[in-house]
Amino acid sequence: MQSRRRREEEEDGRQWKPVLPWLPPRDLASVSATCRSLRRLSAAVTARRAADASRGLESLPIPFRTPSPASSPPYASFLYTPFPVVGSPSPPGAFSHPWGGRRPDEPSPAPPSAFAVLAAYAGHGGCDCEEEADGCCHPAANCPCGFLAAEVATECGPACRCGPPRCRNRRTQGGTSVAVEIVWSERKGWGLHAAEAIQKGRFVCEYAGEFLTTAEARRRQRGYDEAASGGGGGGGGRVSAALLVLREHLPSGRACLRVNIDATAVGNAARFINHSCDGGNLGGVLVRNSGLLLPRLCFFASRDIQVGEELTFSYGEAEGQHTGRPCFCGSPDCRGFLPSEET
Ligand SMILES: C[S@@+](CC[C@H](N)C(=O)[O-])C[C@H]1O[C@@H](n2cnc3c(N)ncnc32)[C@H](O)[C@@H]1O
Repeated sequence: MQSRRRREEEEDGRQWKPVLPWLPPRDLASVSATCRSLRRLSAAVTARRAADASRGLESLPIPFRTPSPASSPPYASFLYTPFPVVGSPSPPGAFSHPWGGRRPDEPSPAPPSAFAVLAAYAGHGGCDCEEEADGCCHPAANCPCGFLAAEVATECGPACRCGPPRCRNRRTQGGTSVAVEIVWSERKGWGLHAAEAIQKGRFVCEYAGEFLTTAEARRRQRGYDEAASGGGGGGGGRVSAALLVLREHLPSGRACLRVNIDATAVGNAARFINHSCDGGNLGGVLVRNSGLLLPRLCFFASRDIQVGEELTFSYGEAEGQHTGRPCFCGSPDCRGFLPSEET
């Protein structure tokens, strides 16, 4: 089978052939030198991106591993953010821009909306705990922010008097906390794997991406579905959408807060976590920081995890609808198809 590099070289060659015979030798030499420099530069950029998906934004590098470089891409293109950001409406055709760039003819993004301001600043007041030498705000010290139930937790945040690094009630706020790597597989594409043993209960990473309004999430989902089926602006082919919808039942029990996080074009390592029908080895906890309205989805190890094991969670309810796309989770409980979440 022809390797990808060979195909690219042939394509390069086809573009140059009609021009090269007409160039005088000096220009030819200069074109050749430029091509060599560009090739070296592109190899260096590829190597840097493949060595660390987070580009230095996490405390540990997150490398891409491709068991068979000829048949797998060297890395996946997206903008890395260790923390959630507030997304803005994307222009039509944005799905063809994995790096989030705009074509010159595309309109500029809208200014921050009321939604953005709410997401950032609403919420209840924080704590007045005094910082001490050995830290503060541990739940044992009765910090009013410290609360942890099965699937919901609160942590200190921007509304609190304390701050990192002393505060001990911010354990999910330091970015991805364990060594992980992004590994290619033919059937599932990229997946996140443990590069160290992880003890049950340890915080692994949060699902960082763009917080979206429901209208924008629905609009983007339609675009991703179209692109995945070969139409729309994505040009068809492989589209790995990573748009998650969370529903938080508020304490009154009468209302439900819906949170849309899209990590497709802007996200962190969690965007590579694949689905497993048996629930996987990660459990999601909704963590709210005092002073912020929107909760964050944080993943904790739901059992001890060995080095090299793939990290997975369940994308949807077992009894819910499915997408019709095959699931390759390999668990004995596999339902055969990826679950579908109504967006
Ligand atoms: C959030 S992305 C996960 C990362 C993705 N594998 C990639 O290469 O970017 C979700 C997509 O991964 C693929 N995927 C996740 N879990 C899978 C599974 N169990 N079987 C097959 N494909 C899976 C599907 O294409 C899905 O739409």
